[in-house]
Amino acid sequence: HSVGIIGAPFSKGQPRDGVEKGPDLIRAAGLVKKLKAQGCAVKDYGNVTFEEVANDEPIGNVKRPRAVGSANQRLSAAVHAVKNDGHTCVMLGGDHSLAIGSIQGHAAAKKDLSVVWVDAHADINTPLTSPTGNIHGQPMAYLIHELQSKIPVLPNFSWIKPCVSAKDIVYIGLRDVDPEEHHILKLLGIKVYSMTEVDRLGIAKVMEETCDYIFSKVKKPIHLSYDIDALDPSISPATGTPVVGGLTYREGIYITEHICQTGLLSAVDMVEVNPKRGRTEDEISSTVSAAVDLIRGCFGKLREG
Ligand SMILES: N[C@](CCCC[B-](O)(O)O)(CCN1CCCCC1)C(=O)O
Ligand SMILES: [Mn+2]
Ligand SMILES: [Mn+2]
Repeated sequence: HSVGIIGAPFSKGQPRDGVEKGPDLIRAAGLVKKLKAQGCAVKDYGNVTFEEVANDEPIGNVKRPRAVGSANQRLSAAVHAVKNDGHTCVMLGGDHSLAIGSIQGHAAAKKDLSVVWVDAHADINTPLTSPTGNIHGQPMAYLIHELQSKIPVLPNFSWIKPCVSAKDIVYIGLRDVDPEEHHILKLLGIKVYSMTEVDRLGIAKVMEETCDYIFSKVKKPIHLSYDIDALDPSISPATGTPVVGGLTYREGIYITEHICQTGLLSAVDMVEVNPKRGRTEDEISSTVSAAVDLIRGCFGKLREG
């Protein structure tokens, strides 16, 4: 595996400080060394620098649109470059609004993508449906062809081109979906494995069905967008929007092991690690090491040795 790492120390898709510390915390936990130790070629491209945006007043129900739009435009260019260098891209967040730039940059290099979104949340609110106005709850809405009629013009968002079809998306781990999001998921017929399906089918069957579903048509490169809050808060408490009843550590790792063996993983986001949301050092290190282990599972680390 050839891995290109990008840090995106960005927090303005949501209101809580600290999530911008994620990239350097994950690096400090030894991600590069550990990936190299398991036989990966690794290039760390460093952190994307983001411009300061003044007077970033909300527009309708969208908070800090100018900062989020600008940051994602820069991230998109960085991800595109990593893909053009031939690596599988690992984007370390930062909040989940960064999936806008990550998926845009990936699609610029790879055209047709399938997206596996592992998260407690669907992150598919439109500006008109969002209950909070926080863009980390909206990224998918800006990316999906079928939702473009619902997206108003926003400053610094005009560069975004919808690049994902509803039929090429699979969600895993959902357990806190807003009513309007649920309506959108149903309307678009998007494939969802909520925690109910994880309980009913077991994670092995969920992953088998996920791969059958995304490979049923032509095989597309996979963009895995992993929100650390998909895991149960007993494993990853240091995050902005924890929700009880999440994936076990083992289920979380099984997902990455299974995606790795498809041989189609082309980009990974690991987002929403926020040290300021951990009450103890142990809570922070548990969250960070889970993030590192999940990324290692994406690149061939097997529990069997
Ligand atoms: N759906 C929420 C949460 C988004 C989480 C973003 B992620 O996944 O990147 O962490 C709102 C959640 N909901 C609001 C009403 C009260 C219950 C929680 C939103 O703000 O849109
Ligand atoms: Mn989430
Ligand atoms: Mn998310």
